[in-house]
Amino acid sequence: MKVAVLGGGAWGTALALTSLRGGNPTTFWMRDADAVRAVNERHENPGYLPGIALDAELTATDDLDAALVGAECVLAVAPAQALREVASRLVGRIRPGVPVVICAKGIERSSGKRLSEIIREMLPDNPPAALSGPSFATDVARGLPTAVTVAAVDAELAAMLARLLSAPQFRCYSSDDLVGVEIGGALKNVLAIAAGAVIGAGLGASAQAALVTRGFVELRRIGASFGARPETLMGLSGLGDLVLTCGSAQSRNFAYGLALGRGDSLVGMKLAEGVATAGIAATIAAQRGIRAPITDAVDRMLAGTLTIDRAVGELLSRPLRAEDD
Ligand SMILES: NC(=O)c1ccc[n+]([C@@H]2O[C@H](COP(=O)([O-])OP(=O)(O)OC[C@H]3O[C@@H](n4cnc5c(N)ncnc54)[C@H](O)[C@@H]3O)[C@@H](O)[C@H]2O)c1
Ligand SMILES: O=P(O)(O)OC[C@H](O)CO
Repeated sequence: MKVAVLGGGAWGTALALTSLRGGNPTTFWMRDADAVRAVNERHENPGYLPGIALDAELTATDDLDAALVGAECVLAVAPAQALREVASRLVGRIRPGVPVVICAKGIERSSGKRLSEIIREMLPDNPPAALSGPSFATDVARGLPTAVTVAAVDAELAAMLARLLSAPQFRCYSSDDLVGVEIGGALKNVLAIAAGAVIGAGLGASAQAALVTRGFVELRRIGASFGARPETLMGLSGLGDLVLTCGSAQSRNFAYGLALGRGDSLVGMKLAEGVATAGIAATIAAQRGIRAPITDAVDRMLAGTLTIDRAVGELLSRPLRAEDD
């Protein structure tokens, strides 16, 4: 099956490579003509994957129509807040029935919508799916092994997409819990910022572990309110990705938190999706009466209305309660 990968950043590049390595004819669309030339002529994407030599078979185009010719599966790999714009470009261009696999992780800030809701709204004839799990683009582009989950409401579609997108070093499990896979991926980014801030502020590894564990409780509570299944949140797209991003400065969200905790400048930092998702996640939790103090603290720290010292003070002085309450 022919796969079209839309989005020329780190993750789009890595997924275009895995699709090719999995044996699929693959087109790769990016909007930046200079980056297209760099991929096609020098086999690199210097803006997003500097220093990584790309497979010579990978070619890119900035012509969306050309990328979509014959496409039987589309991977949408722009940032979460840009998904609506990318979907709008597909209206009238993508063939009905072609699945759109969302590879971004986030919740739309302006509407509180899940990304699959945006696809359903903009492209009602194209079934949405989501690919999520522990996967740093640099690792995947280098051919290091990992496993992710591919979800769609239709279990058969999810299984077909998991077979299609698997490659020798890229193992895709399937799931019919689309909501669970989306929410796990979106919320882990907010918690990764919190984990980075804890380390940046010098609070130590014990605090980091306690925060990530209690953050996971919040992720499960918020996930449950969306109808996510607990076992999905315990899987690759929830716990798996949380472990990865809350424990490594290779994560851009963790690195953002690290800088926040250290009091460093945040100007010019790479994309950290949790920055856009924290506020809307905190709002959703508050609207639904869900206790989510870590998510709320991240939101206020990002807004500049709470210092990390005060956040720690607030979290530690909350009323004591049973752990499973
Ligand atoms: N990088 C990773 O390791 C990784 C892994 C898994 C998932 N993701 C997710 O994938 C998504 C994209 O991340 P990334 O790492 O590729 O980001 P990136 O910052 O490396 O690249 C973003 C790309 O999107 C393009 N873009 C931005 N707005 C656009 C628009 N309106 N239309 C078309 N293209 C647009 C940019 O030009 C750039 O090429 C994020 O949601 C991220 O959470 C990233
Ligand atoms: O670098 P981050 O924090 O965007 O994380 C990338 C992926 O989501 C890891 O699975």
